[in-house]
Amino acid sequence: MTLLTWDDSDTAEAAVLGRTAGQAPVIDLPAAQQAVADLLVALGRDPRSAHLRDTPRRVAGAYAELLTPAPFAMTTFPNDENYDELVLVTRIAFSSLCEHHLLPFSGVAHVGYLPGERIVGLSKLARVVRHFAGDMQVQERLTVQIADFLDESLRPRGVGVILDAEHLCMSLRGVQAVGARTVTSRLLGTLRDDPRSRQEFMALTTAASRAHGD
Ligand SMILES: Nc1nc2c(ncn2[C@@H]2O[C@H](COP(=O)(O)OP(=O)(O)OP(=O)(O)O)[C@@H](O)[C@H]2O)c(=O)[nH]1
Ligand SMILES: [Zn+2]
Repeated sequence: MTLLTWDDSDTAEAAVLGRTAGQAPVIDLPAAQQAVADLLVALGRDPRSAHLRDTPRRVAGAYAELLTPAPFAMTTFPNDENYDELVLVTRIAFSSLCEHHLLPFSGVAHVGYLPGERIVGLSKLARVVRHFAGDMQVQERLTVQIADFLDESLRPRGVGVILDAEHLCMSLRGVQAVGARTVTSRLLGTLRDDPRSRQEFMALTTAASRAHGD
């Protein structure tokens, strides 16, 4: 479904993360609009009324937008200074769609890595989060996809990803656990295996969360 490409050569500076027409889920906008109109009817509403006339178009368009992340280049640079400590971007805001109820779950991501031969443009860490969030997801898969993509494209010594999110399907409806947060993580390489690195990553992400009352 998602195309992940990068150039492994020493001179590579950018890898493109996007979706090809052949692999992306096909979004049939007219069919989606009709389905929303049918849903309105099934919910006892009149989609021809002045208030709801444009709702099928809007809803179909909104889903298409939420499920079509923009491609971007995964720009990397040589790590000429051999920077070997943690690079960590905390509190990257994201929203995704829970695949069970098609309701949003949203929160923050903490993404870090221990550089190897290359470092990555910092904004790209947030773009990777946004990219994989632009799909129907469960939080566990989203966490793994972000970490594994960084591991494969950057070949760092370690990767750490923590997602902390609220699921509207759990707070607005159903169990109505308002304010409940779901925390998922994936640690790879040295960040998983070396206790000092792991503890530093956990301490810094916890501090970032506490500072903002997450
Ligand atoms: N593991 C996981 N579960 C999720 C995620 N998002 C939503 N869910 C859960 O998916 C489950 C779907 O369970 P079902 O029993 O089929 O659905 P339901 O009858 O609407 O369940 P309730 O939400 O308990 O009312 C629920 O427990 C949701 O909380 C996610 O990202 N990861
Ligand atoms: Zn859900």
